[in-house]
Amino acid sequence: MAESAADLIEHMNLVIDQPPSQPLNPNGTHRTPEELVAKAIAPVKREFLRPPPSRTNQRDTAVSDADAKASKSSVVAKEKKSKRQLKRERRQKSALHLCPEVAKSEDVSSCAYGDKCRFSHDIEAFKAEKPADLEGKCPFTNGDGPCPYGLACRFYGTHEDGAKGNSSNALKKNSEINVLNKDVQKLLWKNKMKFPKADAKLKSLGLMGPGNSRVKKQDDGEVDQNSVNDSHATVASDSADKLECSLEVRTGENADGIITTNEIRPLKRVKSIIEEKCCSGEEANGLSVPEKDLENSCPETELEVMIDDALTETDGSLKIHLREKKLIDFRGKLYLAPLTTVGNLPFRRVCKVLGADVTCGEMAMCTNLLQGQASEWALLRRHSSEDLFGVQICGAYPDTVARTVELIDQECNVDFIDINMGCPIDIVVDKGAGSCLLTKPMRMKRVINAASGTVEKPITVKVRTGYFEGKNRIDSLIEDIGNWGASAVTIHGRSRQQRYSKLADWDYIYHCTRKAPESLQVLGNGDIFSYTGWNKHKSDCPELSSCMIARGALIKPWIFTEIKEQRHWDIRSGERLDILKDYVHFGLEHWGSDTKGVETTRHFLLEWLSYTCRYIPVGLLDVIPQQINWRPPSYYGRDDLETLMASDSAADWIRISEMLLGKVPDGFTFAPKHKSNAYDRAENG
Ligand SMILES: Cc1cc2nc3c(=O)[nH]c(=O)nc-3n(C[C@H](O)[C@H](O)[C@H](O)COP(=O)(O)O)c2cc1C
Repeated sequence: MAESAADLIEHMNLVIDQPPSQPLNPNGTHRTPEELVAKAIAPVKREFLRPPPSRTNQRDTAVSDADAKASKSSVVAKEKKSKRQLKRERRQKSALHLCPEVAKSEDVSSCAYGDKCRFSHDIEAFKAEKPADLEGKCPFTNGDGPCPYGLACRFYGTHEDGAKGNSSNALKKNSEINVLNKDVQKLLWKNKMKFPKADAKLKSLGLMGPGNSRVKKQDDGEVDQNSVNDSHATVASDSADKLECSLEVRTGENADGIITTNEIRPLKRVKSIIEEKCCSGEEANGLSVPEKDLENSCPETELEVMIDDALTETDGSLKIHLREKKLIDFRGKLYLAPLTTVGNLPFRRVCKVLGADVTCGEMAMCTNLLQGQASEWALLRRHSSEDLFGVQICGAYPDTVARTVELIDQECNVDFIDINMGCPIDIVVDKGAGSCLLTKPMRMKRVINAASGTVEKPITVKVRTGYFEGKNRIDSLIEDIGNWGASAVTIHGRSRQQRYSKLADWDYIYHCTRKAPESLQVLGNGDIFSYTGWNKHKSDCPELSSCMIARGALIKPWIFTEIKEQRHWDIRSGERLDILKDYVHFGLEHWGSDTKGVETTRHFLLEWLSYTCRYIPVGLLDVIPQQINWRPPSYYGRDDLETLMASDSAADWIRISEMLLGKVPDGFTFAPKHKSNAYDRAENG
């Protein structure tokens, strides 16, 4: 397809963060592996070490080679296009924008819109301009029917003669479920959806009643901007590349989320106003607040501390309800953590192949789901191989969360619904969701009560140890979390304030686990990177149901195989490339085999490669297993591909992507979202 690894190696870009060198001891001797480990430097065998490369500052943003040559400055992040600009571009009829119906059937008359279609119907012009096919086979060739992308498929040459699609197989991704029904979406758009179960539950909990709406509805449908109380930065795989603000029109509600009216929907016009604000960058001033203010906005108030005493009271109906809950057994199961952006469906398929038992969708915001946003609903998709699958939602108030779980229960096929109460992202916390709930136990109780009382499906929650560093909270809440109706809780052993700055506090996780009631399954989470790490937690605290693995799976998805087979796998670069090939295949199936699908697959592959480069092959280490917090020195692999895979330069990740998906388009740029190499960055959990 593209250049070989050996060709590529010559052009390898050099890492920008100066990797730690392995300097000599003051007496001139080399540091021992133990001394390196003590300093959290990976003890790479001396024969593989290479001199630290000179900096070219290309890690955080890389541009394609062609572009780099054309432009004097090698690292220029292109300005993001506004939504309106993108829409306008989409509308322009270019020969390359062939109508999907026509592409599928290769028959101009197949499009019901005829001349009014916003896409081109000129098959010959499309053929003349279409870029050359990519190497490899169409991902749909072994499927049930013809390729749904037809002429637009970048592997068109491998289609069987005469195998043309038609509208009946329009979306033939039949191995994926949880696609939002169009009628339901329209009801959500029009705010006409009914939530009988959620509303009944909210009523029975005294969280809903007649009263005054805080929302001042104006004649033209505008709402008081003060009532806008939710927004979020979407960085998820199916809605990536946009800072999307959603709003939730709160109804009359007291500080703990008691609703006084059931009028909740946002109005479209207001939404678009807010979105424009976001796109124009105003959101930076208006919606997100500096961290200092944020912490003031989420204080552990005296009132709430007093309220803590009342938390243990549980009503009888809840206990009956808990007995009726469907059970899910996490014991000993390998759980791939929810991972925004990178934990997309193709990645989860890769992990399933490599041994993951439980998978979970990327975090979806309740307000966006309730508004019927297609990009948010895409986060709930499930592949047929995901046999124990949950979705993760994030919301601030009992009504929003209860209605969302009712909707998901009705429209999707999932085994459990997880509520993210650990998300540290400012824009989420600022709106009272995610880890902000850790400072508001009364609201936490109501959210869990309302959600678990609305559906029979197990409700699980994911938390951090607490909000502030040094003020762990979960041990005082763990009993209640079970009584409130959660079937399981995952504890990420860090506080919100701490982010990833220190290792996870497993002693605290064990302490909480031992305090949990029997009915509540507890899963530990943090820094697991080998089968021995997994074994240790299981044997140190047999009361743990299981553990969840996040970055360990991103950096080496074969960790699931290692745990199942109880070995350190000295995987070779060729085998790693095969895993990437699988991902690309799954990506093309999921995002499409046309040019758009290929480039979306590339984008998410690159996001993932920003993690995989942190893997240090077993055979190169003096001490095994690698620990997640070790900083690697600069080193050579055992072959060119292994060396390339160790590079933390985005330009080198682009080269790997070109080995799998062909040349990047002109003007291509890439900057990783999560900047995984910064070892202390915040992520969603
Ligand atoms: C890229 C990335 C995305 C994440 N997205 C989510 C998410 O959507 N929901 C969530 O609960 N946690 C999310 N997390 C947090 C992880 O699930 C996990 O709690 C955390 O990384 C600690 O586990 P680890 O030490 O095994 O990585 C994310 C973490 C990373 C690195």
